[in-house]
Amino acid sequence: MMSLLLLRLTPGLLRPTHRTTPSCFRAAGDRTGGAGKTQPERLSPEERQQVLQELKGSGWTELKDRDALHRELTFNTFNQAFGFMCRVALQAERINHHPEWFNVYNKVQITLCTHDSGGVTQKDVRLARFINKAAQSL
Ligand SMILES: C[C@H](O)[C@H](O)[C@H]1CNC2=NC(N)=NC(=O)C2=N1
Repeated sequence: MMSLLLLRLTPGLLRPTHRTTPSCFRAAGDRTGGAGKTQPERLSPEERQQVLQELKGSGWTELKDRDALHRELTFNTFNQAFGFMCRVALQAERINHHPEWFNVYNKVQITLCTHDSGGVTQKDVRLARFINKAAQSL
């Protein structure tokens, strides 16, 4: 009787959660994001070299402490910086791939990494190219 009461009083105890498993809890080598979808492959060393050749020219660098791309942008005003962030945010939603970023006044720091794959993938490269175009147009 008591256990039934406990079950009734503990909401969600029986309700399955259909969220994907956060990467920190996934079995090693599971690249399905815990949701059955195959995640993009991290860039191979050759692809990385090629891509960085292109992106370094527009200010992108590789972070030292993790597999990610990084760029710092400075705009004339806060309005321009925020307008840029709005454009990138809409594109991020469109492609379901989101930057890690930090903004102070007219400066925006952006880090790109595919969390579900644990490193840089073609998704990050595509978003970096979009970011370059958006920054140039302001
Ligand atoms: C379920 C999964 O987290 C989502 O599909 C998307 C959201 N945006 C994302 N953005 C980035 N940078 N990496 C991801 O792995 C990612 N996954």
